[in-house]
Amino acid sequence: MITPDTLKKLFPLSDAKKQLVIESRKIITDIIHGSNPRLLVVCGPCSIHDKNAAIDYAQRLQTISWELKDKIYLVMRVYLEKPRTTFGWKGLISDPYMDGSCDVEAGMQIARSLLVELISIGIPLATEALNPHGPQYLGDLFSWVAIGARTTESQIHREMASGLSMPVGFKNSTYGILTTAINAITVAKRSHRFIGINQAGQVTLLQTSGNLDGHLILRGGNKPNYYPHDIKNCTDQMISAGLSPRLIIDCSHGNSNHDYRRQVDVVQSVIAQIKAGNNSIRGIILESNIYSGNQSAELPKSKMRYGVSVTDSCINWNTTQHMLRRLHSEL
Ligand SMILES: O=C[C@H](O)[C@H](O)COP(=O)(O)O
Ligand SMILES: C=C(OP(=O)(O)O)C(=O)O
Repeated sequence: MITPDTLKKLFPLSDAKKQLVIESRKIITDIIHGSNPRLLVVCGPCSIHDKNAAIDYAQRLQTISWELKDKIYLVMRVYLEKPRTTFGWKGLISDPYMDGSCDVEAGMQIARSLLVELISIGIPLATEALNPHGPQYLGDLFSWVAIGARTTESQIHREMASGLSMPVGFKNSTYGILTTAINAITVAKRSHRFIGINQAGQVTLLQTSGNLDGHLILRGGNKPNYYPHDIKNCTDQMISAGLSPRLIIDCSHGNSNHDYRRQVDVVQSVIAQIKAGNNSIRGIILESNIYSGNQSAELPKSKMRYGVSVTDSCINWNTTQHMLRRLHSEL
C-alpha cells in the first residue's frame, strides 16, 4: 500500500488551498460553538462514485454558496467510504472500479486527486471517517468529519476522532440511541494513546490532544428524532452529561424514513424550530445529487445514469437549490 507521504507528494495541497481548509475549519468551529450565527449545511451525494459528476456537483454548490453565504455556510459531502449494514459496495476508496476488484491503493489515489481538485473549486469538504488509517492519507483535506451511526460506539473511532483537526459530529445509533454519541463526544475530548500509522506508513504509537469541537448528529433511528420534543430530550441528555448542547440534524436516513423526498419536511421543521427560538441546532445534512433517487451500484458502468446516487437515494439539484434558498430566505 502506498504511504501517506508518497500519496501527498503525488497530489499535494498548495499553500493557498491549505489556507482555505484552515479558514473553513475555523468558521465551522465557530458555528458549532455558537459564535458564528450562520447555519452549517453539509450537502452532497450519499457517496461519490464518478469523479466528473462530483466536480460538476461541486461547481454548482460553489456558485450557490456565494449567493447564500451571509446566512448559510455550505460544505460539500464527499463520502468516499460507506459503512454497510451487511454487504454492499463500500465506497470509492474500497472499490474504485465498482467490480469487486477492491483496488484500495488506486481508490486512495483517485480519492486524493479528486479532493484536491474539489478544494481548488473553492468549496470546503466533509466526509465520514471510517477506516482509522484514512485520516493520515486524506485528513488534511477535510473541514468537517462525521463518525457514523454504526461506529460511534467504537473505541477505535473515538480515539481517531480525538486526534482529528476539524470539528467532528457523532451520530446517534441506527436504533436511535443517543447515549453512544454522547459518550463518544465525551471520550473524544480527551487525549488518547493508541497504535496507528505515521506518514511513512510505519506502525507507530499515536498520541492525540483531544477534540473539543465534538457535537451530536440526530439522524433518526427506528423513527425520526428531529421534532422539538426529540431535540429537547437530546439537549437535556447532553447537558446532564456535562456537554454543551450543539446539534446537527441529518435530514436523511432515519429522519426521512429513508425516503429522500421527506428531507424537505425535515428542513421545514428545522426552519420552524429555529424561528421559534431554538439555539442548539447548528446545522443540517442533506443527501443531494444532480438527479434524484438512486440506482444499483452493481449495474454495468454503461448502464449507469449520470449524477444519480449508487447508495442512498438523494434529492436532485433543482430541489436542493430550492430548499437552500428557502432556508436562506426564512432564517
Ligand atoms: O448512507 C448510506 C447508507 O445508509 C449506509 O451506508 C448503510 O447502507 P446499507 O444499510 O444499505 O448497508
Ligand atoms: C452512512 C451514513 O449515515 P449513518 O451513519 O447515519 O447511517 C451516511 O451519512 O452516509
